[in-house]
Amino acid sequence: MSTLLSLREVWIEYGDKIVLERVSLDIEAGSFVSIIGPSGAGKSSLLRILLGQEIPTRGTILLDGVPLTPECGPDRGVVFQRYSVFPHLSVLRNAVFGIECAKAPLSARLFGAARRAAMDEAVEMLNAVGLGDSLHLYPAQMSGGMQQRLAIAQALIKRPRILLLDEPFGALDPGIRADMHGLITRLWRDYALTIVMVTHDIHEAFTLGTRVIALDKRRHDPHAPHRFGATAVYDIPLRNRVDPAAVEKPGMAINEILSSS
Ligand SMILES: Nc1ncnc2c1ncn2[C@@H]1O[C@H](COP(=O)(O)OP(=O)(O)OP(=O)(O)O)[C@@H](O)[C@H]1O
Repeated sequence: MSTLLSLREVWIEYGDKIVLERVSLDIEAGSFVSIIGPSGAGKSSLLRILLGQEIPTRGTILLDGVPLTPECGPDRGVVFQRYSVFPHLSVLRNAVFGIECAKAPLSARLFGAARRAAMDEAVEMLNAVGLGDSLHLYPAQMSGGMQQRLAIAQALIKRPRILLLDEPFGALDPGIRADMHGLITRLWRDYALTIVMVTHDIHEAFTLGTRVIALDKRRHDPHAPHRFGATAVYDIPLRNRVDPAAVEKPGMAINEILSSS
């Protein structure tokens, strides 16, 4: 596999608060990287710089060996924990809107054959996430899991190579979460995606990921908690990835997971 994203000595600082320090990582094309770490370790900040929403204070991020552009390009899609769908648009219109924004950035409207092609594309993607029977529902009429399926469809409709997931299943019930694990695994394979997912759920991290990276501080100054930032303290490649549908042991202890990976 080839390196798709490279982080070189990346630092993120907000004022005098150092959030991340010296993060150097190579992320291979086609990998599924789970990012774990304590609250405040900088996991979401890391995703924001990969998305291009923020630029690192120091260091470089390369995409295909070229410095990342400081805006969110079509090669990257993102799904957040809270549903980011438009409440006043139907499922189909939500998905079509994503294509319209990509293809007609000024007016966000397509007409004629271009609109029909966008509709076909949207229906195909909505079928892929299991919303083919819900095209005309509005978000308020859907469950949390369905709304997250729509958010995933919106992110994938621009056919990104990289999908960034920020606790995408954190607000869902365990049963729905298991369904979503199956869905994201299938989409990762079918669309040849590279996925970077932040999660607080260690079981999810090890079940879905081909690699788990733990962010935490190596150094602490009790008198100045923001003096040192977090970095990648563990970087665990997982050769034997588990089929999410086959996993029935939520809440496994980390040492059990580590010894079984
Ligand atoms: N724009 C900002 N300005 C100042 N501080 C910020 C900003 N964004 C994030 N921070 C701080 O950076 C630190 C890391 O935040 P971040 O959200 O990346 O952590 P996290 O690991 O994702 O946390 P959680 O697991 O609780 O979501 C926190 O202390 C947060 O308050």
